[in-house]
This record gives sequence, C-alpha cells and structure tokens, in this order.
Amino acid sequence: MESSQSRIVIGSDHAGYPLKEALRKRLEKDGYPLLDVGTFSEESVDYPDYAEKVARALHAGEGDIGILLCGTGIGVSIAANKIKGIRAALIYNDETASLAHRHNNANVICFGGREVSEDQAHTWTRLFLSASFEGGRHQRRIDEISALESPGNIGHS
Ligand SMILES: O=C(CO)[C@H](O)[C@H](O)[C@H](O)COP(=O)(O)O
Repeated sequence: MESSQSRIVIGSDHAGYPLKEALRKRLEKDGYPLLDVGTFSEESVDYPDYAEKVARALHAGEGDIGILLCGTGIGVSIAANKIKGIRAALIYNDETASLAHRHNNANVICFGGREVSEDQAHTWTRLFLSASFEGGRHQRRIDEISALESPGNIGHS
C-alpha cells in the first residue's frame, strides 16, 4: 500500500536541478509533504553539500525518505552513503525502484538528472514508495551494513 504520508526531503546539484524541479512539482501534486533543500538554480554547486543537507534533514526527523539528484546520480549516491544510517540507492528501472525498498530498505533514492526523464523519475519514485520492506534475510544484511559503520571497523582511527 502506498503511504501518501511519507515526508520527502529532496535535493540536487545544478545538473540535477531541472529534474528536481519537475519531480518536486509532480510529487507535491500527488500530495506528498515535501522539503526542498536546494539547489535552487542551474548555477554550479558541489553535490556532496546537497547529499549532506538531505541526510541532515532525515537525521533531524524532518522527513522520512530522501531524494537526491545530480548529473548521473552516482556522485550523490557515493556521498550520501558515507553518512551513518543512510542507505542511498541509485534507481535506473522499475525493478531497482521496487527492490531498493523491498530488499535494501533504502531511505534515499538517487536519480541521474541527465540520464532519466521526468516520467521515469516520477514513476520510479512512486514504485519505490508503494513497495514495503520485506525483512527476514534482508534485515540481517542491513544489520551487517550497519555493523560496517561501527567505530571498530575498517577506516576508523
Ligand atoms: O553527476 C554528477 C556527479 O556524479 C554531478 O552532477 C556533476 O554534474 C558531474 O560531476 C559533472 O560536473 P559539471 O560541473 O556539471 O561539469
């Protein structure tokens, strides 16, 4: 069942800005409560700043699900996944839109603003939101991802 109550936090860099605007308007029309953290023009900016803004808003409880856009969707995915508790998924078809929720319990979805159409981004966002996490073996794997963030793990000094 689709949760029309999911509160969305959306952000992009300059390359994702046109698609962010189009997607934001469609999701607002659908009735989703939405917080837009920028960017607000096509002036060049750095995508890690917007991945951080979306993650901060989610950590602050200002939204349930994040949407991030850059040119390819890759940069925002990499940046967002550096932040504790964030599971960001790059979406590129119907299947990944659904499985990102059902198996990965992603809390951020990412799109390439120069790679996907407005219709695709809208359809895939709705598919993601209408899916449900299946738990079971998938929860075990997510717990393993969380363990990678622990202070005793690789890369922590
Ligand atoms: O796609 C991106 C990162 O994965 C960014 O949105 C940038 O667009 C990309 O790095 C290209 O940068 P440019 O400054 O727009 O040439």
